[in-house]
Amino acid sequence: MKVFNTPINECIVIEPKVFFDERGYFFESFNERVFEEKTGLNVRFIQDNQSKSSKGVLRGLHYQRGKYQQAKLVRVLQGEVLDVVLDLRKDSSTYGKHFTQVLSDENFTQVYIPRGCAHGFIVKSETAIFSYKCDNVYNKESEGGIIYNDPSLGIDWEYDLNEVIVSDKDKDLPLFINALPI
Ligand SMILES: Cc1cn([C@H]2C[C@H](O)[C@@H](COP(=O)(O)OP(=O)(O)O[C@H]3O[C@@H](C)C(=O)[C@@H](O)[C@H]3O)O2)c(=O)[nH]c1=O
Repeated sequence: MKVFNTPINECIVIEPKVFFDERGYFFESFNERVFEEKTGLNVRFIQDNQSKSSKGVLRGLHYQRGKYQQAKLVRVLQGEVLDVVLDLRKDSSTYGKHFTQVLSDENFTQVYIPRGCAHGFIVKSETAIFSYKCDNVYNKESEGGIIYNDPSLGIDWEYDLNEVIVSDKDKDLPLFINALPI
C-alpha cells in the first residue's frame, strides 16, 4: 500500500497493493494495522456505506457537524467517479481549498477524508458503486452541505453541469460563504 499527501492537510490518497493472477485479483481494501503504520493516523471506522449511482449523478458536497463530524475512507467498487474534498477547517492552512481525484474499479485508489472536510463525487461511467468507511455514525440533524456549483469554489467537475443529476436536498444547499460551521 502506498500513501500520498494531497493539497489538503491530512487528506491522503491511498493506493493498495493489488495481486493479479489468472483468476483475477486480490487486495486488502482495509487493514487497520497497515493503515495506521503507513498514514500515522489512529482512526476507528465504525460504519460502512455503499451507494449506486447512474452516469451524471452528483452527490455532495456533504459533511456532518459538531460531535457527529466524520472522517471517511472512500473508494469505488464499480465504475469511475471524480471525487472532491473541500477543507472547511478554519484553523487549517488549506481552508477553502479543494482537491479532486479519479476513483475507479481500475485504479483501486482510495481517499482518506479528515473530519472537517466536505465531500462529493460525480459519476463518469454508466453506473458507479461507491463505498466508504466512516469514523462516526450518521446523524441527520448534524448534516451540513455546500452547493456543488458555487462559483467561489471553482470546482472543475469535468462534466457538463447542465446535465448533472442532483437530489432535491443537494439543489438547495447554501453557498460556501453561508455554510453551517463544522
Ligand atoms: C449518509 C446516510 C444516509 N442515510 C439515509 C438518509 C436518506 O434517507 C438516504 C439517502 O441519503 P443521502 O441523500 O444523504 O445520500 P448521499 O447523497 O449519498 O449522501 C452521502 O453523500 C456522500 C457524498 C458523502 O460524503 C456521504 O457522507 C453522504 O453524505 O439514506 C442513512 O440512513 N445513513 C447514512 O449514513
